[in-house]
Amino acid sequence: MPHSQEVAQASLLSVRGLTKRFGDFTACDGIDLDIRPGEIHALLGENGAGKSTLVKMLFGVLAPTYGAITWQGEMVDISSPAKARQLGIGMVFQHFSLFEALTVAENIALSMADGSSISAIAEKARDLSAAYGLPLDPHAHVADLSVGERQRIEIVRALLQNPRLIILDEPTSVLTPQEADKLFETLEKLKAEDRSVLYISHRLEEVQRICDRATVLRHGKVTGACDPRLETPGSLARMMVGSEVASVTSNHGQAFGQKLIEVKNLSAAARTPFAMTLKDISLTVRAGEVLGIAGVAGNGQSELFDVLSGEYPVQDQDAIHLCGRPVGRLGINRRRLVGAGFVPEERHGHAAVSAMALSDNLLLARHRSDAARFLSGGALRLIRHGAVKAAAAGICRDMDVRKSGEDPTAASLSGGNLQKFIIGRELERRPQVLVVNQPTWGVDAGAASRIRQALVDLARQGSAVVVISQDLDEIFEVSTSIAGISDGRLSASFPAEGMTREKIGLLMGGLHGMEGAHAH
Ligand SMILES: Nc1ncnc2c1ncn2[C@@H]1O[C@H](COP(=O)(O)OP(=O)(O)OP(=O)(O)O)[C@@H](O)[C@H]1O
Repeated sequence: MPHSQEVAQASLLSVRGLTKRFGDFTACDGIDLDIRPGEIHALLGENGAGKSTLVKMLFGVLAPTYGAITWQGEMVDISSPAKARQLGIGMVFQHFSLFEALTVAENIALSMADGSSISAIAEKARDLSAAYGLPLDPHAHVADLSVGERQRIEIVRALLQNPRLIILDEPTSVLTPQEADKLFETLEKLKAEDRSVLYISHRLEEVQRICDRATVLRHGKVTGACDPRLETPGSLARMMVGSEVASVTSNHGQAFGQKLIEVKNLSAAARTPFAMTLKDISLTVRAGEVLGIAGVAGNGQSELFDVLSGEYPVQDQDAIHLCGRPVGRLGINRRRLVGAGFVPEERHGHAAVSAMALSDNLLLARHRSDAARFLSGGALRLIRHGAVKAAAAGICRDMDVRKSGEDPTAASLSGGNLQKFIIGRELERRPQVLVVNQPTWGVDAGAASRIRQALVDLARQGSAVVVISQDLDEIFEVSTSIAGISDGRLSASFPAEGMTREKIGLLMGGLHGMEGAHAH
């Protein structure tokens, strides 16, 4: 028996020559991969390398153009997710497939083929979530849950199927460090039960910590395989990107200008029973300043973003000033007109309409603020398609957005590349004020450093920037001042220089009267 056939026989899952073409574009190009029983196998690669396309083929979401898949020694045709589940393959996607109006248990019921009652499913989900350390209320409505909680539903849903292989596409990008630690414990339990995990992540430290082997993809091809524990984050990043990753130069020590964002004693009642009430929020951000807001998911970050952006205007016009103007009651478009830009946390369905082209997504966000540029004069206000497409192409060039066509749909971009486009769409206007929520979720090391540098540079040119993030490394890299949010309350902000992880931890934990630090 040839060696590669022997390896395939001993593997839980083996793929040979797996290829996926979208028109002329080859997203996966002759991929060979073997996953052994009871191993945690990392799949690494920069944004657009083909990782999601590969795992979608393994889960029956996409049909391979050609290539072979062997499961427990047998050649298989994974024609649908139902077939994948039946074989024993579970998957947690990077973008969740949950119905917001339904409860956790109802969502899980939709993917169960055995016709169990909702209460039985709720019970099982509760037991499983307790056993694996993934707390979840089966009767909560998905619409009221944070991204981290939504992900737990997906994980529990996959575990309920008792899979032999579970595929996780960037599972920790939305988790706090504590939640991530819990997830790693879950993965160790799965491994001890001789189940395998295929683990996609851009966080190289965690890959080193938990993965037994790693396969690296670049431009749709396997470029290397290694034992990640014998590598460094730097050497892994080089294998993925093909070059060194630039470090971000921050604005420490720069003098700040006028106040561009001012919020005074703002309170906002929770809109739903599961949302957070904002309590007496005050903050000031000056020209040149990047305020990093750290916090554990679900402590009011999205509610704060909503009131700052005008997605949910507040009663008191004077409670929020942007660029020197009272804007509390204004909606998002009118705040853009004042000179502000916003990037929400969820890219699909919130920051971008997946089924629409990039240029249409650009127009949707900026038709009011850039009417003179994108619409003709006169009563008709016709769309200047040429100008919109040229601007979209320029953004893709500036942000190095890798895509498979001239002006593709947002859905066809890899997650990280869509994020680069969405950030670029705001930066291109050079807003005086920019508020971003989790700006580098699911973005590779090279692209994350590019986005962070762009935020720092915007502030350097005289804008005020707010970065809401769960990623403390990101907070340290970009911020000139740091605040913590917990239970709907924002701490005072402190100069980033002199801050430590421990001090931020106290702010995130709600100990706002931090000793030994001086607010400004
Ligand atoms: N349905 C599609 N139609 C056209 N092109 C697509 C489609 N799906 C993916 N692609 C392209 O295939 C390439 C690989 O995308 P994929 O999502 O697999 O990357 P990835 O490695 O998972 O990236 P990320 O880390 O950003 O999630 C990208 O250039 C993407 O634009």
